[in-house]
Amino acid sequence: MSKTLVVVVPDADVLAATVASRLVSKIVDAQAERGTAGIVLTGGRIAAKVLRTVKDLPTAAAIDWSHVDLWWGDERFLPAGHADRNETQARAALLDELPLDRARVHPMPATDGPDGDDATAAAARYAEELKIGGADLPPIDVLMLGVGEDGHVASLFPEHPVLNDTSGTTAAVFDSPKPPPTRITLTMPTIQSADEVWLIAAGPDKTDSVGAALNGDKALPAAHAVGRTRTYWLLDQAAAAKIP
Ligand SMILES: O=C(O)[C@H](O)[C@@H](O)[C@H](O)[C@H](O)COP(=O)(O)O
Repeated sequence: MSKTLVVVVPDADVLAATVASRLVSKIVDAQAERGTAGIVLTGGRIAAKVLRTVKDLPTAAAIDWSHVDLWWGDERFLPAGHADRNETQARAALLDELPLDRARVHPMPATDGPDGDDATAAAARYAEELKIGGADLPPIDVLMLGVGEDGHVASLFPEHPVLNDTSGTTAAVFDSPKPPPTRITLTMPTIQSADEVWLIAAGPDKTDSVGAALNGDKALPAAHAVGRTRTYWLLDQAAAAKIP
């Protein structure tokens, strides 16, 4: 039975520090258990802050970075290295500094990749990559998600048809209400396959969406994002101001 836990801390700095240290512990624990850890990264400001904080944590030295698999929850479908790609931001915030195994870093395809600007083919390619361990999906210990002002998570937006797409593990998103219009995303069933889902939000612009999602407003994608064993809402006080 999945459990939902809400953690509220004073501000965005404390939130980044809290999430960063939880992430390090989670990776260390997963490696102690299986030798590897599978983490899904997210985009946005708070996520970048978390990654920058991990960089400075002394306890991160306990991680064997060569045995961490990194995936992305969604990507803005742009050329490789574009400053707006979630991948580019994660690399700049942390990944470029780590002794990662390149074969275990799994960015979503870019528009100058093998499928060019065919987002549907690129999403299908990522679905194939997710099958790396032989099953449809790899083990995911933690799947992190930023939460939009509109309650979106990954590139699953309210009232957008891809929100209800259960046909595959990934999907191309066209006509996204937030730029850029074309994106690639994990589908909601894929998000729900993670052992733990962490929804991370800071600031007053998140108060309404976080409050509504935790009140069970199913119109909001964030309300559907639950992990198999645990769902953590990791919030600062401003984002948590309207939680039940
Ligand atoms: O693909 C995107 O457009 C962003 O990655 C987006 O989904 C982000 O995760 C949330 O909007 C929260 O972002 P903030 O932490 O910056 O508010």
